[in-house]
Amino acid sequence: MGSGKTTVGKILSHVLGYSFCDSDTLIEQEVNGMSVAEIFKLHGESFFRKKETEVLQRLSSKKQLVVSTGGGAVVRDVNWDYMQKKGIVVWLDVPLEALAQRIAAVGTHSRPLLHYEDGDPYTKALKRLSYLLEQRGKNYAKANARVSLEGMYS
Ligand SMILES: Nc1ncnc2c1ncn2[C@@H]1O[C@H](COP(=O)(O)OP(=O)(O)O)[C@@H](O)[C@H]1O
Ligand SMILES: O=C(O)C1=C[C@@H](OP(=O)(O)O)[C@@H](O)[C@H](O)C1
Repeated sequence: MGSGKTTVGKILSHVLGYSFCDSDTLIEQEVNGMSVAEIFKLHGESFFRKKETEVLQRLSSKKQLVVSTGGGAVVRDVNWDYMQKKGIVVWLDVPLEALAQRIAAVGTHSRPLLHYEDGDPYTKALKRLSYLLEQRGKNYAKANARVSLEGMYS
């Protein structure tokens, strides 16, 4: 969340002359234009994950496409089959403090997994992102390439 997948993905697609898509946006379109936050609230996370897998499956047959996935796409093994079928998976590994700063600047409203903690947006984001990284670190490490921004935010 907030690592720059959408921002960097759009630039990359432009440089490569590829199309770009954001899997969260496709999910929202499929669920009658509901936002990710509304989908989580109304249908729950497992419904969202099922839709995410369906979208990644559909995208897996496409060529010349840069996909910005949601940060949780790494948790389901089957998603890796789809993401790596024709694609190269790049992990944007940004220090948690920088992620929390970026998210705090725009607020946590659109990111439902950050609604659990108490405190100001920076503290909420930092706490939850630390927990998620502990849970997901091994999954992110399966990426074909890692771009680390360590040391760029001190
Ligand atoms: N390299 C960067 N340096 C500073 N801010 C960035 C960078 N990349 C993205 N951002 C900012 O961080 C926020 C989240 O970026 P976004 O591309 O939406 O991330 P993601 O798609 O991974 O959630 C946005 O406000 C964006 O402008
Ligand atoms: O990390 C996650 O589990 C999620 C990240 C979000 O996407 P971004 O990484 O684009 O914020 C979005 O898919 C959803 O809120 C769940």
